[in-house]
Formats: sequence, structure tokens, C-alpha cells
Amino acid sequence: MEAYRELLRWAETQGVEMHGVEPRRIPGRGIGIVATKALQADERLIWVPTSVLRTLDTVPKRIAKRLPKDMRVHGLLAADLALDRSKKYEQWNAIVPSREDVWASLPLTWDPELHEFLPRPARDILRRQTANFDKDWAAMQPAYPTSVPKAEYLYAWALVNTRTFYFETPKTKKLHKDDRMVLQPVADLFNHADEGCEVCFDQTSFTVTARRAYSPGEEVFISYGNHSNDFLLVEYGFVMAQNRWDEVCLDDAILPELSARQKVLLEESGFLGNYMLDDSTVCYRTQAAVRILCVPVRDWRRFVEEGVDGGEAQQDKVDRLLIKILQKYVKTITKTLQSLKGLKVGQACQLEMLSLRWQQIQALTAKTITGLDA
Ligand SMILES: C[S@@+](CC[C@H](N)C(=O)[O-])C[C@H]1O[C@@H](n2cnc3c(N)ncnc32)[C@H](O)[C@@H]1O
Repeated sequence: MEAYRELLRWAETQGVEMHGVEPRRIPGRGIGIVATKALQADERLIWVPTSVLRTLDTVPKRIAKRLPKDMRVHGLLAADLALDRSKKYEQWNAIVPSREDVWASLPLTWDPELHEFLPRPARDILRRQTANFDKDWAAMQPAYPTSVPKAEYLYAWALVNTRTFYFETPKTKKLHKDDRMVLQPVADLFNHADEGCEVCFDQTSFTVTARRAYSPGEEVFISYGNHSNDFLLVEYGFVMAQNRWDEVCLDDAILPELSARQKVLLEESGFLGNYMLDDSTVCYRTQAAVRILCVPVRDWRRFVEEGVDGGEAQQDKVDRLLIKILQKYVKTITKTLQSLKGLKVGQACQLEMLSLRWQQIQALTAKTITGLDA
């Protein structure tokens, strides 16, 4: 019998209710939740009592007391998963992705040589994530020097990273926002889409409710947030083919064009770096940075300080220069894609994911060029 059927049986004994949906294996997405009948908007699909959650409070005292009092909840939950030898959650343990699956998908566990091929925003997120893991491991390691090898803790930490939900209790409300996290067996089988079901919680339960109708057999998603593909790649180990929240960072295209003086001016006005474009817009910061490259400083100041754009002719100049910068960037991306093809490190699926991501970035950049050129 599929392990998730055992999980469902266990969940039922714990009071979890599922209506018109069930878990199934979905190619390329592990397990997901699928409609078993026609569903209507506003139908309640899953109800999970808070008694099922794995939280700060369910970490056994014998574990927590050996760890620092101020340890992050992420680190504590990972310690609990790594040390748990009880049968209490065995049905849940049986359905979570294997270590191999996590290692294949999550950049944190990849060969560091591959990290240099992540887009800049992904590298930034990974740097913060690595610092958090290192902090938690530094607390864990001396407390359990022999019983939990680093790779085992990293696996548990990655599961927590990819499967927790935001949850507030009077106790966790006193903690940092990032610490208000809980593991939620069963509801953690929902995959992500850029628009999904409604997820609500109160002190007694989590509820997932359909926002639209679904046909039988259709996968039902929730949204993990309005995340770009760079974020999804590092935090969850996947990128989406279509993502309305996706965006491209242009810092690697624009920063090298700026002189030291121009960087100082941009810094002073709060416009240095974080240049983004999405499916329909080039951000104001990008406009400010490209403008400083091609209009008199006096006019540039009026743009950033008063929002005066200098008229159509000047905007045209800015657009022309931006097109050139973006065309150069498209060529740089082509080189990155070629380098990826020749790489001898990492797994094929990791290289494919990186290539896919750069192709997406290239496509969005090219689309912007076409839009500007029209
Ligand atoms: C909360 S779990 C969802 C259940 C998971 N698929 C499983 O098999 O247990 C989050 C993980 O599911 C996968 N996932 C979620 N949404 C996805 C999507 N749209 N495409 C591909 N993988 C997805 C990623 O591996 C992510 O880290």
C-alpha cells in the first residue's frame, strides 16, 4: 500500500478531515493533493486540528533542554526530527521526500561550485540560509556530538525548511516572525502554485478551502507566498514554468556600467542596486540607474528627487541605452548557459534546473527588449 494511505489512516485517527481530495504521486512534484470529485469554490477541503501540529511545544523536553534556550524554532524542530526514534510520527516520516530527493533539489546541499551559477538573488537567499543553518548546527553539534551527523541534521533542517507553515499562538507571537513555524502533517502535502486555495488558522485548527472549482483528478494547490523562481529554487528546490510573481535581477547587467562617482550618487539617493524587471515592468530603480548613465546629472536629480522625467526624448534615450544593456546581458546569459553545459560537477537534474532558470531569465529579458523596442 502507498505510504500516504497509511498516513491518511493515521491522520483520520488524529481528527484530520479531508473532503473530496486525497494525496497522489505527481510526476516531478513528489506527492501532491488531487481532487477526487468535482469541487466547488468555497468548499472546505482539509481541516487539521492543531493537536496534530509539530511545534515548539511538542519538541520533547529531553531534547530542548540540551540545546540553547534561544535556539531558533527551525533548528529545534530539525533537532526533533533528527533525533526522533519514536513511532509517533512514523506514517509521516514514511512519506516525506528521501534524503536523495532533497539533495537533488535543494541548492543548500549542492556542490558549492554550482552555487556560483545561481542568479544573484538566489545566491543572496542561499547566503542567508547557509548562515542560519550554520548557526543551528553550531548549537546542535556540541549538544549531540555523536548521535546526529551533520548530513542527518541538514536533511532534517531541509525538511523543516520546505514543509513548515506560519502559525501564531500567544506564545509564538512573542517570538520573531521567522520563528512562528509549525510542521503540519497531511496539509504539508499541498504543492505550490502562484495562486492557490485559502489557508486559514485559528487556535484550534488549520483549514484549507477551495477558491475556485476543480475537476476530478485535477491537482489542488496552495500558495507558499508571492515568490519569484529564484526564491522558490533556494527555499523549496523547484522553479515554475509559469509564475506571475517571477522577476529578474538586473544588478549584474547594470552595476558594471556605472562609474564609482555614479555609484556614490545612486547610493546617496537610495537607488544603488536591486534593479528588477518582471513580465510587464522595468522598476523605477532601474530607470534611475540607467538615467544617470545618459542624462545630465541635473536632470537625473530632478528625476529621483521630484519625479520629473525630462520628457519623451529623454525617456527614449534611456530606453535605447537600456535595450543595449539588456542585449549585452542576454549574451552574458548565453555564455552562462554554455558554461553550464560543460560543467563536470553536480547532478544532471541540478544542472537542468539551473539551465531552466537562466533560460527563463533570458526569455524575460528578451521580452522586455522587444517591449522597449516597439
Ligand atoms: C510542502 S512540500 C509539498 C509536498 C511534496 N511534494 C511532497 O512530496 O511531500 C514542498 C515541496 O514540494 C515540492 N513542490 C511544491 N510545489 C511544487 C511545484 N509547483 N513544482 C514542483 N515541486 C513542488 C518541492 O520539492 C517542495 O520543497
